[in-house]
Amino acid sequence: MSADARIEAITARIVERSKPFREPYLDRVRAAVSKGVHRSVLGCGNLAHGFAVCSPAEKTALAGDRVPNLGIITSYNDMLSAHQPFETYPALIRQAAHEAGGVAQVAGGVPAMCDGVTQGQPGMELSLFSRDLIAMAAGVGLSHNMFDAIVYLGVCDKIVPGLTIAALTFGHLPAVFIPAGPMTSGLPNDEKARVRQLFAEGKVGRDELLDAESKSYHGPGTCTFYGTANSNQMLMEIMGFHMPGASFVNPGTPLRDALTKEASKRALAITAQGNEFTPAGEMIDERSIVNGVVGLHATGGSTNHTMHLIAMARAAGIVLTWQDISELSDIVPLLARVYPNGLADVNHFHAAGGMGFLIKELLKAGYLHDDVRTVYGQGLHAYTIEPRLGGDGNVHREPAPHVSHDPKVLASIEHPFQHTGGLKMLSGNLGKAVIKTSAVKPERHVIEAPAKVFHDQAELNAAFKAGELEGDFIAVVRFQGPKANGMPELHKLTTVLGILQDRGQTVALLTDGRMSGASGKVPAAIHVTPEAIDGGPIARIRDGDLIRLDAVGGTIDVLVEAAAFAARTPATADLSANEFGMGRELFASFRAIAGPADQGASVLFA
Ligand SMILES: O=C(O)[C@H](O)[C@@H](O)[C@H](O)[C@H](O)COP(=O)(O)O
Ligand code: SF4
Repeated sequence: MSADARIEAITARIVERSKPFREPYLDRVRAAVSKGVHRSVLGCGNLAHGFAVCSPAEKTALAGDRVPNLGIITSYNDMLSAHQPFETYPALIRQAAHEAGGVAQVAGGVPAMCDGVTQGQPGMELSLFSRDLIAMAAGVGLSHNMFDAIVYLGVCDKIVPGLTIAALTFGHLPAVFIPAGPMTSGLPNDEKARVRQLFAEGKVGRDELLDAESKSYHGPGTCTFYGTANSNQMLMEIMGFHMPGASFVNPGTPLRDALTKEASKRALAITAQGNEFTPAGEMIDERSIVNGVVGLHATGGSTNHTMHLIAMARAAGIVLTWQDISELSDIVPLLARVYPNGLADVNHFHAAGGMGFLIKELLKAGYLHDDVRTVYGQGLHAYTIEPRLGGDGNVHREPAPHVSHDPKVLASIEHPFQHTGGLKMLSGNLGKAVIKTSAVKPERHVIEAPAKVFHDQAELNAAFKAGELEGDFIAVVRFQGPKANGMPELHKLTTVLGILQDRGQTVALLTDGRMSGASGKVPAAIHVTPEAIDGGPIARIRDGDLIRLDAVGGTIDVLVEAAAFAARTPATADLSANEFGMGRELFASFRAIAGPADQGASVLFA
């Protein structure tokens, strides 16, 4: 079934806009592919170094270019609960490769930051930049030029976007993403948030808070809210980088291991040495990117992907804009209610029918391009399945359920939770911004209130503790953009603003910084561009200015006479404390050259 005409039109517009970048990109990919097995251009010395620790049989096979060599890029560390399971994956992948008559080697590792550990801490100011650093680090591993296909082991926020940028930069190679799966359900996310608010109000102590947090984040796997990490899994599946059904199977289960082995064998099957060659740079095209945006809207995905997906697409010469994302938001309905967009978690989503049911419903209505290439073959309809462990220990796939197993978590296309998507773009005399509407009650989609201006989140928290945050207001937290301090997530503000909102105050947030994909119920216009340090209008706002945030009309304005507002001298901020400490001194060049949020806030692309 072809896609909805409006979706087709937006896709065609992206194709046209991208031509100056996409055509040279594809020329480079095809030129690289034409060189054949890249290992064959290495000299004997290079090759000897490259397979020094392989077995004699593997050396003979690799030297003769007779068998494919699978590169592994891993982001394993013990800091991220979602990445800790990757410790054992290389051995499993090597075993699968051997069974498939190939070889597998870890090409390199990449850093991975846990935004939960750094949330509200100085380290968070490295978080966004770590995405591009991950792409660069993966490039270092791949530059050994020993490989015929790559498997990427990554899950969380900046890691999958960084790895995708690398995979598309090395677009002449097939790329299969292998996830680790979600943590099993613990203390529900809304109960965790409730205890946080009680702690912030001094009603419970640190012991009770740590107990609640530890019952929520309690073991291996991705945190169970629908934040950036789980949005990543959705994207990798709907864009065709995952094997069908791979996203939300828990770690440490036989099915998880079977999916990992299957993905490894599939990667070896789609190299140039086989009959289904699927280089990543050809597999991913404008339709794949549009499918990713559609998935974001349909699931209420992370606001961070209004930057990451733009940078990911750009790595393949595809120019995606906030306008494209906004127009798709007006077309695509919201079909999932997973925290913060509801009370369920990703395990409930998966049990209700998961990605297979979601893709089936969206394809049925023409909201997705079915005619796309994936690591599994041609056509997205192959992903309308549920994975099962067969008696033979392999993955078997059954058709996705005809109806959702839990319509309160996963809705049918006929009865969506919202007729528009979860992400909305705003524009007005304050520039451009993003808001996640799927997590905000409709009565809070339009807010008009006076500004209270802060230059960092600590100032706002101090004002809360001093009882100064009375009445209705829009908190303007500025000098939080990529060039100012690396554009940290300000997710800790959700607790304080949530308390005030629960008390009946009308509050909202306006910032050139970011929020977590897990941020929710308080209306927040984020990623304001141009940022304050670039002299953006946000720098001219003064305490008491009336601001109007309209997520229905898609506008963000300060209600001050235009000439008077323009005549104001922009505020400045002392950011010297953000230049040193916790490694921030290492990222001065990134702050200096980072692009604007609406172009992905990247240091990699002009
Ligand atoms: O974008 C995201 O999804 C967030 O960065 C998320 O990965 C982060 O870890 C949150 O901070 C977790 O939520 P809490 O901070 O509420 O635990
Ligand atoms: S989802 Fe966020 S908090 Fe959880 S492991 Fe990943 S980065 Fe850390």
